Amino acid sequence: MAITLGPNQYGKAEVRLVTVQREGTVHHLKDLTVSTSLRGDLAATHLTGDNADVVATDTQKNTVYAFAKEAPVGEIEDFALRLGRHFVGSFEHITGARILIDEHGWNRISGHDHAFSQAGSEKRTTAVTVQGDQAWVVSGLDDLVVLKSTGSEFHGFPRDEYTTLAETNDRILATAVTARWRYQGDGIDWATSHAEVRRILLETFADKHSLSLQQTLYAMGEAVLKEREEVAEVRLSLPNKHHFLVDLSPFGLKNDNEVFYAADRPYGLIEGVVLRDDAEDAGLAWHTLAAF
Ligand SMILES: O=c1[nH]c(=O)c2[nH]c(=O)[nH]c2[nH]1
Repeated sequence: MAITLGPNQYGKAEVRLVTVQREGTVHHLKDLTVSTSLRGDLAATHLTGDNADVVATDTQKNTVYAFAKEAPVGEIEDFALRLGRHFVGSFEHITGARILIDEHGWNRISGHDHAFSQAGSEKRTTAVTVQGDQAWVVSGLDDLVVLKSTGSEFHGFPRDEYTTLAETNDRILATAVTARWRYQGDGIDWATSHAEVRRILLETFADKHSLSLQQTLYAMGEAVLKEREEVAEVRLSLPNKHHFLVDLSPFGLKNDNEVFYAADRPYGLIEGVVLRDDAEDAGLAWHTLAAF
């Protein structure tokens, strides 16, 4: 029996980085969580403990902070590309890098130069994979919580001896959107693209009369691909944040779709990929070592 080392990567996870950029008295804040993973010819350290080719994860962390000082962080996609290309370009045995960045939003407190309030749970994300001189960018957002109080139905599903769910022509539809979209082409304006994709996701969720969350998922992805040619593929994960009608009949009251119980679990989880048939090849864009 032969035993061999399989795919591996290593790096520093969740480096917390906050930068303050000063423009006179007006400050600009960036709040990022950066994770670096390096790949390459790393058999020696695994097999013998020879660390000659191991760029320490501590060095990776320091590089994140030093890069944030040496030039403005800018858009997270650009920062991730800079970091990834640096590691691959600087160390002979490092042939690939995967840089994940989450951006936590802060809103300026109205009229204040240097005071902010946290925007909420939503995060802007990017995952950049560099391999040799190639690079792939997958951006997205996490935890964009949305709800519509009508314009959603769910009926026509099979009924068996275990089915209790009532059919409905008018329900609350709520979800926390996790979206990932894969970019294709060059010269992408990351900030504009992100803002536009987010706008399209929100508008489609609001406008599309929904017969299922699955139908809404497809419509959201389709709308992004129709309007944004720089996007090759959209992946969505939509937890169905159920709002159940409360039975008020024990109190002699009728519930005219007004009083709901917002359940937090279990929840339906609707996930899917929407893609163009002429999209550029995905390459290593989605490539993770999701072993655990
Ligand atoms: O939009 C929905 N899709 C489902 O698959 C489902 N299943 C369920 O119980 N409620 C819903 N709603």
